[in-house]
Amino acid sequence: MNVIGTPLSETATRVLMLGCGELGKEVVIELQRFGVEVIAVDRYANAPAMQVAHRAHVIDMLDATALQATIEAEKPDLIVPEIEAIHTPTLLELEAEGFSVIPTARAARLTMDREGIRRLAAEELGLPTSAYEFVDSLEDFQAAVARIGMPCVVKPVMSSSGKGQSLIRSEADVLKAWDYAQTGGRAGQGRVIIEGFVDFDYEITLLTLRHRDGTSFCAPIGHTQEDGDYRESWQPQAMSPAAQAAAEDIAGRITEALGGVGIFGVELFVSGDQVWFSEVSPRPHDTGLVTLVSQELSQFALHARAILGLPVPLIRQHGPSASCALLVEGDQQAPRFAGLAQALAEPDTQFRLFGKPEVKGRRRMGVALARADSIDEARAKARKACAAVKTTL
Ligand SMILES: Nc1ncnc2c1ncn2[C@@H]1O[C@H](COP(=O)(O)OP(=O)(O)OP(=O)(O)O)[C@@H](O)[C@H]1O
Ligand SMILES: NCC(=O)N[C@@H]1O[C@H](COP(=O)([O-])[O-])[C@@H](O)[C@H]1O
Ligand SMILES: [Mg+2]
Repeated sequence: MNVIGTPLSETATRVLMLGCGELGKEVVIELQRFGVEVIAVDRYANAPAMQVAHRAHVIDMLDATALQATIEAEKPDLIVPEIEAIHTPTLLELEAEGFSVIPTARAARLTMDREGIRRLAAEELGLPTSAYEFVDSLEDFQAAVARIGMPCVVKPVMSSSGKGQSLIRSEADVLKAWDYAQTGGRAGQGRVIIEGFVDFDYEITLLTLRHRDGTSFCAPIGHTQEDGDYRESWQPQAMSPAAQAAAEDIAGRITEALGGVGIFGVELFVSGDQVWFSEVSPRPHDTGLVTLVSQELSQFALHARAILGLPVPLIRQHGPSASCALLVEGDQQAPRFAGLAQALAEPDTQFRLFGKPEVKGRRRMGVALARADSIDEARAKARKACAAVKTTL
């Protein structure tokens, strides 16, 4: 796109975001900086990205009719998925009619559930992955667990941030894991993946940018996960040259197979020089929130540039940086947050509050970001800043 129009006019360049969480919010801010008109869509009102968009629609994005009607009414230049739980067959149809989906409707379809992307990666591309099986019934589940062996990891096929995910260590966990996978996903009951447990040394997200001039990699991001959800991330993660080369090879191949332009979060497990493919988001990644301080162009700015067809001649990294997710637990409407002054007391520290309207259970509500002279110091700083912020009455 070499020409960008004027928002809220006939000439506007219009982007429709499907999913409006914290990741979408930062993408919208970057698009706003280019004068793009942004329409935000999600399943609930006042979602973070809606608060910074030109207008918003609240629909069930898994409902084909509602999704199609919204897109046809808005006629966006670009449709930008931000979450996996979208009725992607509708995106395929609309793309065939001439709409543009980022990165492609097929990529959104394949990554909407774990089966499409796992079969592409392991069976078509031959990338190394954990052992895996997909099942629909408790009976098949028990048989698959026996075949794969324990420990193994169980996940609903459509879920993210660890929702519905658990680890089976012994026979006593089997029924619990099934029940949790049936109730905890983003799309209700259904199919489940059982994965052999990969005993990795560390795991990374390799942010991979497909843009008009080719493919570029960000420095590897290391992270910790608890209950399948990210807690801390840092950049750069030190890797052996062989592991880094293998990681870039896998990321290059999977993103090439998905096609289109934009940022991809390629999740990889690493043991020594060996690298396994885990999954990929064809959109910004939660662990990539660290790039808000670690790079001159964050993953959100990179996504905006790439999808608008603009060049990215260089991805400048600013040195050891870390993020720490603020998780809030309980049942709260319109929470208030205290402690931001303490959190921001140290130099090279930032905080984002996402502005989500409520918490039910456990929800990521903000993130602390820090830069320092080493990864250990950056992580300690981000953790400290995060711990300073608490919800209050
Ligand atoms: N097969 C496995 N072996 C070992 N650890 C695993 C395996 N699968 C998942 N994990 C652990 O659980 C984490 C979350 O898994 P996964 O990325 O598949 O879930 P998710 O719900 O898609 O999370 P997100 O949306 O945040 O990426 C991984 O980052 C890893 O730490
Ligand atoms: N791992 C994927 C991820 O982090 N996605 C981010 O979380 C939001 C949903 O948050 P919510 O569940 O609190 O509404 C999504 O919209 C996206 O920004
Ligand atoms: Mg993941």
